[in-house]
Parts: sequence; C-alpha cells; structure tokens
Amino acid sequence: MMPRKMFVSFSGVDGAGKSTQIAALRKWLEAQGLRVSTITFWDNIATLTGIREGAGHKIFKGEKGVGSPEAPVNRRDKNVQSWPMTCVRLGLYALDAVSTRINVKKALKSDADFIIFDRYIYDQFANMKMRSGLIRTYVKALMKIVPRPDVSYVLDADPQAARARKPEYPLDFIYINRRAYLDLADMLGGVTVIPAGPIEQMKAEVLRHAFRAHELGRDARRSDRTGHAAAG
Ligand SMILES: Cc1cn([C@H]2C[C@H](O)[C@@H](COP(=O)(O)OP(=O)(O)O)O2)c(=O)[nH]c1=O
Repeated sequence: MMPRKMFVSFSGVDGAGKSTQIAALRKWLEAQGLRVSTITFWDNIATLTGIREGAGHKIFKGEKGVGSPEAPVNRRDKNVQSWPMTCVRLGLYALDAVSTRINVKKALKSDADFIIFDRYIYDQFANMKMRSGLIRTYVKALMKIVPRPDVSYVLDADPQAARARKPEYPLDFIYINRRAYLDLADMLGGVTVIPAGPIEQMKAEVLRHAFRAHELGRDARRSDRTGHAAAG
C-alpha cells in the first residue's frame, strides 16, 4: 500500500507535553518506515517573528527565553490581552493564516510521508479572548483559508502542573489560555483534545488517533479510486 501523505498539528499550553509527544510519535512513525518532517510553527510559519519578539521584550518589559523550574522567567507577550494588542494580533494572525496555507502546501509537496506541526495557528488564536463574539467570527473566517490537519491535537494539561514544568507565564494566564484552547476546540469541531494524564497514557491516545486518521484516509482513497473507475 502506498502511504498517504498526512499532516498533524500539536497545540496546547506551554509544558503540556507537545515536544514529548511529538518525539514519541515521530519515533513510532519512523519505526514504521515513514519519512517524517517536523515543522515548528513559530520558527517557520509565523510572520514577522523578530519584530514580535522584540515588542514583547521592549514594550512590555518581558523576559526572553524558556523558564526552567530552577530559573523561572517572566514573559510578557501572549499573556498581554489588552484591546490595542488584540488589534495588532488580528492583523498578524491574518498574515499567519496565509503563511500557514502556503507552508502546508509546500510541506505536502516535499518528500516527507508524514508532517508534524509543532504548534499551529490554533496556538495563536488561543491567545485571544475566545468568548468574544467578534473574535469567534474572525477566527471562523480565517479558518476558511487554513488547511485542517488530519489530526489537530490539543494536549490538555493541569495549569499548575504545566507551570511547574515551564514557569514562564503567570498561573492565571495559563488557566485562561487552557480555557481558550478548549473553547476553540468546541467552536471549530474536528479538534482532538487529549486529556491530561501520565505521558504514556497520552502517547497511547495520540497514536490511536493518528492511526485512525490514517485508516480513514486510506478508505477515502479507496472509494476515490472506485469513483474514478466508474466514471472512466
Ligand atoms: C507532559 C509532561 C512533561 N514532562 C516534562 C518533559 C519536559 O522536560 C517538560 C516539558 O514538557 P514538553 O514536552 O517540553 O512540553 P511542551 O512542548 O508542551 O512545552 O516536562 C513531565 O515530566 N511530565 C509530563 O507529564
């Protein structure tokens, strides 16, 4: 059977376990003989990242880098949720949506069989107040141009545990951020929320969904072919 090209995305609050799950999925796929490519959203798809990081640092006096339990940092970027900042985001995320579309198409033309996105446009949207009607309308509009991954994973996490692993943002922001991911998943549908749990349990869930999506894709191809045969 020819492997079908698939792409999945991993989203969730910092410290939810994205890197851990991506590494595990990658290892498993490679053991099946698949060529896997990982694309980091912030480094490869988000637009104007240099300016965006600089603004978080200069305007909001935030610290840079990833915190560790021994050396927490106090970042001020996505946790700034003022209305002026939201307006800037509305513009930037529209550019990110276009960039996502272009980069997904490019990735699907590469020689990889399976593409894993480390974060996706969902992680940008989750920085906004998903309860606002205006924001919801905006997000739905942008999703019309953003390709939907075969599986869009949202790794759920207990905010306290996640913050203990990666102390970069205040705990209240992580609560709001987690809620926004779940609201987004509800609103968009077709998002796979992996409940917080032990790493091994989450790995099993991640694999199960990837496998299921692969099977569904194969069935779709099969009926596609049957359709063509009937027409020809
Ligand atoms: C999810 C999780 C992570 N970790 C560790 C692994 C990493 O060193 C660190 C952060 O996890 P990581 O996978 O890097 O999270 P993310 O990519 O979503 O920010 O915490 C645990 O010890 N237990 C867990 O349940």
